[in-house]
Amino acid sequence: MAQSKISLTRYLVEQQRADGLIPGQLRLLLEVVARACKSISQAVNKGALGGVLGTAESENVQGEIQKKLDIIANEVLIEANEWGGHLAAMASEEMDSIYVVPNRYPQGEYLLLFDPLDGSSNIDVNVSIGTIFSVLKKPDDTPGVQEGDFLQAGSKQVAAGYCIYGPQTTLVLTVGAGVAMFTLDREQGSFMLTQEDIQIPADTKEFAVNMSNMRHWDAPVKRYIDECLAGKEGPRGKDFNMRWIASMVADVHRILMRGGVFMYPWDKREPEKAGKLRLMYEANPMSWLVEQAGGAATNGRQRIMDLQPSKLHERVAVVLGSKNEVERLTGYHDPL
Ligand SMILES: O=P(O)(O)OC[C@H]1O[C@](O)(COP(=O)(O)O)[C@@H](O)[C@@H]1O
Ligand SMILES: [Mg+2]
Ligand SMILES: [Mg+2]
Repeated sequence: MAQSKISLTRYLVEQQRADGLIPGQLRLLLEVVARACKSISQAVNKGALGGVLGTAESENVQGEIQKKLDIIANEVLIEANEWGGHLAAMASEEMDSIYVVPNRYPQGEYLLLFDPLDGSSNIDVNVSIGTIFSVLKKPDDTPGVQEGDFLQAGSKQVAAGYCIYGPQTTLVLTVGAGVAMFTLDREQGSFMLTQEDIQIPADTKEFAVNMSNMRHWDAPVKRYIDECLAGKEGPRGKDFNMRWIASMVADVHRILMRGGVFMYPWDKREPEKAGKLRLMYEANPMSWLVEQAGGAATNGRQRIMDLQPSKLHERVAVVLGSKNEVERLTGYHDPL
């Protein structure tokens, strides 16, 4: 655990200087995202006092009823980022199509994708929620910005992270050189480095899945969970614990802190959908963080970050976390 007082700004400047890992524009972009998260954190903290709880009278492109905080968080991220000069466009769970930076502002070379508020069903019950983000570089061969510019595999990300609004507000980030964690010091108003080089243990005795969907799962997922549930007497020879927070951000944060395997597999409820979670602004950034921490992330058959997206709001099955468990469950599926 890092004890020295290193702010996110200093950390990013050092990363930029050390080996040119972060170009200046990307550093500024990440600072703006962090500032936006700070302001979302304040709104979350006010809760009922700030009038931010409850449902808005609208649906997003995925047909989900939006919460007031989904909309507030989306607006905060757009307003904070649109004028800074580092972005060409943004995409969000809460917007049907991409948001191109208006031409009254300087244009940058990056594309920012986000799930402004992850775990919306937990907002009104005071359980941890978060913001997930992913940064890509705009391909330079095309004039202007099109949705197609966003359709890049997760392996092309140049930065990814999340901010969790829980008992502490914590920002977790990768730029491709390990995973670092920053905790918001509310008195100073700054994110301070609290852990570097986070590592997920390769083995675990904890899984996270919504068990109420068990009857809808495919055979390999059912087999894996049945074997975990069989405990010491079963083929795994050990007892497993289960956690399901229903905020991906909080479940992944736990896995980064102490290991575990998280899954939201394909199921028979809506067979035409590959899964529930969204590839570009949920699965890809979380997969990169997990891989950077020594874990693995697949859709049951393929590495998530190798998948070529075909649309902005594409869904995907997700298995991520402790490497040996992800490999075991992936191995239970027939290869493609
Ligand atoms: O309610 P379920 O089906 O268990 O789904 C929970 C999952 O849905 C999500 O809430 C989806 O995120 P949003 O709140 O951003 O739509 C994940 O964070 C979480 O893992
Ligand atoms: Mg989400
Ligand atoms: Mg969301």
